[in-house]
Amino acid sequence: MTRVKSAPGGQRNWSSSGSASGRKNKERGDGRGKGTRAASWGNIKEREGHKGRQGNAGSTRRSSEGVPRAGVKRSASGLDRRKRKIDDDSWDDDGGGKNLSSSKTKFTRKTASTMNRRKVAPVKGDRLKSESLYKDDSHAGRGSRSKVSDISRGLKGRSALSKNSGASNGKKFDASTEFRHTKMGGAKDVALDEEAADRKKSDESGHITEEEKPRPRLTRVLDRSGKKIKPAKKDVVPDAEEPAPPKKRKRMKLDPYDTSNKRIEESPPIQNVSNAEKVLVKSAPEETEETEMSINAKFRAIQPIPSILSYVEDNLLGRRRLNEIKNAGYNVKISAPLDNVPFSTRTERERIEESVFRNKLEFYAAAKMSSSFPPPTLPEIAFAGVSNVGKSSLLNALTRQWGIVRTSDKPGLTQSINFFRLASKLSLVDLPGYGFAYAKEEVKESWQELVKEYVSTRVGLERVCLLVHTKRGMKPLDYELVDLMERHKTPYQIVLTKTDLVFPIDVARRAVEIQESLKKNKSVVNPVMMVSSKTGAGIRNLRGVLGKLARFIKP
Ligand SMILES: Nc1nc2c(ncn2[C@@H]2O[C@H](COP(=O)(O)OP(=O)(O)OP(=O)(O)O)[C@@H](O)[C@H]2O)c(=O)[nH]1
Ligand SMILES: [Mg+2]
Repeated sequence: MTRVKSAPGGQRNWSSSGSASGRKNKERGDGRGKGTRAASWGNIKEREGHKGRQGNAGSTRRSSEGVPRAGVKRSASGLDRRKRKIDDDSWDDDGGGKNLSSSKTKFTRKTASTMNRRKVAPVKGDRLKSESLYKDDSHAGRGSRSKVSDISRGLKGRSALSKNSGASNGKKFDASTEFRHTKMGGAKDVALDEEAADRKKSDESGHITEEEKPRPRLTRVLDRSGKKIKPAKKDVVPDAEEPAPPKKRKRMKLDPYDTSNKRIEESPPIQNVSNAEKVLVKSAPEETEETEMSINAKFRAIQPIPSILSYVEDNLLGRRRLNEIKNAGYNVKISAPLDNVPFSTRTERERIEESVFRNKLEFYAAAKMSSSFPPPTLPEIAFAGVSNVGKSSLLNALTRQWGIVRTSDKPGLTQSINFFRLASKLSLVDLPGYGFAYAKEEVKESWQELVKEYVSTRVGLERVCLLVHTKRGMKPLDYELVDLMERHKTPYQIVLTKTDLVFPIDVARRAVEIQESLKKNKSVVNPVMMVSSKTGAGIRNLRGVLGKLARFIKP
């Protein structure tokens, strides 16, 4: 019965705080219990008073070491079991929950139960025997604290103190543990048997065993420690290798024109069929690249004619720095600054021709089919070319009337033939583009057909300005249109656009290249014109060329 009673008491102790311990003593209504509690509080006071010297654990330890034998004797010679238990309580309350690690708590708990059982032993010799067992037990890492409580019975206040105080208390406790270790022998098996028996009894009685009760506490301690450990995840798996940080891939900058590139040679050897297939798949686009490279290499091999090169330089065609344009005397603050000539060396006739483009640009007709074409009353100049080449922009640049003709960076904006007039002198026709555009295939084909019909049948068509992107050159569809115009003897002139996107030398190269490719054509009008609607380079010259087509004499 005594054992059964001691178990719940132990439970309460383990799960309770210091105040709970006090409550338990009250319940007992035991004078001794009260006295012990008073001593315990007194010890707390003492602890508070000793806060400053908590670090002096060593000396405290020694003083307690001097006592044990006497303490043991006293304990063995009949100290009340309950008093002993209270001593244990004073250990357990704080030490278990606050200062001790989970393992220590467990040890203490087990010892308490074991000790209580032992205390019941009626024979004196037995008691001594049981004490030696504790020693062994504690040596095995079990029941050590209850041993200490026996030993330090005379110093139980200090035992409580060592448990209740802060960080240094932990130190003290450790020291006492050391002390136990020196005393203990090896009756571990006996203690274990007793524990097992005890556990069985508790299970049978349907009570929560002493070992089961503290589990939440253990978990809590673990949780708390878990929180602390949380950031250092590698502590959980100390042996696991740290994942290597992702290596930064070194990106090689390849010159697309450098045919001597050895990367292909450095590719890994073919190991199996699937790999070979992969290599083959990879090599396919490289071949295409190589073809393109050879086209570019061919282009770079073009030697520009000096006259064209000097024309490019004089008109500041090609990509230029703002300072260069500034130093040449142009006002860079206005749009298309190169079209705003600071001084004029033109003749009177040239100025009159150019002045045609000073007239107001008026939209007067749009056609999506040949039957919708307006009557040919004015000389017409049409602007043809692939989508997005800059046809509509050029119209605006020539007239310096920005916004009359709609433009967009999205290919396929102009979808019908739009007719504009400059007074009664000239008609400018904006054609829909061909090639890539954001439109359905059949729609694009219809545009192309319309353009073909216009350039081949339109009466009064004085010239078709075939606009070519300076960077990209002429496309097959351009050549197709050229052939058509050749067949119908429609005069056409090549106009290189967006010259500001390439180097001056490449502007000259492109002009030479196209001139060469069309030199056998009869309807082509030379020279190749070069413009930039953005910077205004070459616009004035184009005006001069096209202005000659205007009607100056009233019909
Ligand atoms: N850098 C530069 N951009 C230009 C030049 N001319 C036109 N652009 C731009 O090129 C884009 C297309 O211009 P558009 O005039 O609409 O071309 P488009 O040939 O009429 O196009 P579609 O009507 O779709 O056939 C626009 O974003 C223009 O701003 C130029 O000389 N230099
Ligand atoms: Mg357009």
